[in-house]
Amino acid sequence: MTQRCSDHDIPNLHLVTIQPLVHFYFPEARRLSFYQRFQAFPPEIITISHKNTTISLWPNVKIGLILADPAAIKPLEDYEPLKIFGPSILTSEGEQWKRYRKIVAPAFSDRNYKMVWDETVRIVNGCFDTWGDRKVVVVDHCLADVTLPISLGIISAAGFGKRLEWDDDLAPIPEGHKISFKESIDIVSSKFVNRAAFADWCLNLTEDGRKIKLAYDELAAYMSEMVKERLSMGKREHSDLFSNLLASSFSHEFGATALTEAEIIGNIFVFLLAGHETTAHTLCFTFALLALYPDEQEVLFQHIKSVLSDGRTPEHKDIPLLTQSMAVLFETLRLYPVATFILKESAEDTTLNASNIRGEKATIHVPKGTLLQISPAGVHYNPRYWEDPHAFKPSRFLNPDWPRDAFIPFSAGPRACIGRKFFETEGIAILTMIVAKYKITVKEEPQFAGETFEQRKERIMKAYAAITLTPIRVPLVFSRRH
Ligand code: HEM
Repeated sequence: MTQRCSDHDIPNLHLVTIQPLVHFYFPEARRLSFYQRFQAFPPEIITISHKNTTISLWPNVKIGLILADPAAIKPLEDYEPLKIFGPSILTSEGEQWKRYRKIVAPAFSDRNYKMVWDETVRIVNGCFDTWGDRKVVVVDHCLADVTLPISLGIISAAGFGKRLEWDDDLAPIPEGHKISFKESIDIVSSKFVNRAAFADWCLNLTEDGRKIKLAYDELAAYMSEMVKERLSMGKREHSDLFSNLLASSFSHEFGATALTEAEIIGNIFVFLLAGHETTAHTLCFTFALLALYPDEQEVLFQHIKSVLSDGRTPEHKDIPLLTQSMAVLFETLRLYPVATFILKESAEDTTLNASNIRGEKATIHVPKGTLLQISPAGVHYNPRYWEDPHAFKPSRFLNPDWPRDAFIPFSAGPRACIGRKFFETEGIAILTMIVAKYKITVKEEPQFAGETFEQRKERIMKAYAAITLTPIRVPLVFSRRH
C-alpha cells in the first residue's frame, strides 16, 4: 500500500506550525501551553528540505514540510524506536502492514466492543469501590491517579485477557520479576524518549537510566510470559486482540505469513501502548476541561441524567443516545489532539498548491523522500473550518454538518487509527459513569489563590509532547452528587 502525495490543494496549509520544533530548540517555549504556542509562534510554512540534504542541530531530527493532509507514506526509519520489541502494524508499510492489519482486524468487531464496554464498567466500578463512601475524593494528578490506571486496566483485560486489579500496585510482584507489570508499562511509556535517545551503556550510568532499562527488560519478560502462557493453553475460542495475534501462529490458514514471536511481541507492545496512553491523556484533558467549564459539565450531566433517567449504570446499547458524552470527547480531541504530529514521507516528486495565512497562493515543490509532518492541531485551530476555534464548545459536534474532514486526531485514510471505536466505546463509558456520579472541580491550592481564569486554565492544561501530548499536573476534586 502506498499513499501518494499528488498535485492537489491543501486548503488548511496556512495553519501549519513550527510548534514541536520550537519546543525542542527553545526551552522557554515549554512554559507555554500547547494552544498558546500556536498563538505565540505565528503559523507559516517554514522549511521544505529533502531529507537527505537537511542539516539539523540534532541527530535524527529532520526539518521537513509540516502540513495538514494525511496523504503520504510513512517514513519508516523515524518509527525505528517503536520497534524496540519487534516490528508491528504501526511501524510497517506495504505488504507487511497489510498482513498485520488482516490479522488484527477481526478483533475490532462489534462483539468485542461490547466486551470493551463491559470491562470498562467493571474497572470504573473498581475505581468507585476504592473511593468508597467518601463524599469528596481529591487527586493530585488526574492522569496518574485516575485515567491511566483505568485505561491500562481496560487494554490489559479487553485486549489481552490480563485482568489488573485497581490496586495492582499493592499486589506482590510475581516471582522472577523486580517490578510489577503496571509499573513497567508506566515507565516504558513515560520514558520512551530517554530509552530511544541513549545507548544501554549510557543508561547504566545513572539510577534513573538503570530503572528505565529495567522497565524495558521487565516488560519484554512479561510479554513473553503472556505469549507462552497462551500458547500452552492451545487454540481456544477467544476473540480478544491477543488471541487474534496468537491464532496466526497456530493456524494453517496463515502458513508462511504467520507471525514470528518478535512480531507478536512487537504488536502486543504497540497495542498496549497505543491502546492506553492516548486514551488516558485524552480523558485527563476532558476532566480538566469539564472542571474549568462548569456550565459545560452541567449540560453534560443533565444530558446523562435524561438518558439514564432511573440512575442505572449505562449499557453498551446506550452509546447512540449518549451524544453529549461523545461531543465532549471530540471537542477535547479537537483542542488537545494527543498525537501532536503524524509523520509521513512523500512517495514521489510532487507539487502542492497551498495558501499561507495571508491568503497568498503558493506552489510548493515536494521532492520524493521529503519528510512530511501532519499537524492535527494545525487543522483543528483553523478558523476556516471551526468557528471560534480556541473555545471549548462541545455542542459544535451536535450539528450534523460538523466538518468531518477537518477533524483528524485519529489521522485519516487507510492508516488511520484502528482503535478509534475501541477508544470511543471506553471513553463514553468512563466519562458517563464518572460525571453521572461525581461533580468535578479544580483543587483549590493556597499558592494559586487569586489567579485569573486564564492563568488557571494555563496551569491546568499545561502539557508536554512525549510519545503523545501529556498533561503535566491536573489536580482535581471529585464530589459525590448524592
Ligand atoms: C484518543 C485515542 C486515540 C487517538 C487520538 C489515536 C490516534 C492515532 C493516530 C493519530 C494514529 C496514526 C499514527 C501514525 O500514522 O503514526 C493511530 C494509529 C494506531 N492506533 Fe490509535 N489512537 C487512539 C486510541 C487507540 C486505541 C484505543 C488503540 C488500540 C486498542 C489504538 C491502536 C492504534 C494502532 C494499532 C495504530 C496503527 C494503525 C495502522 O498503522 O494501521 N489507538 N492512532
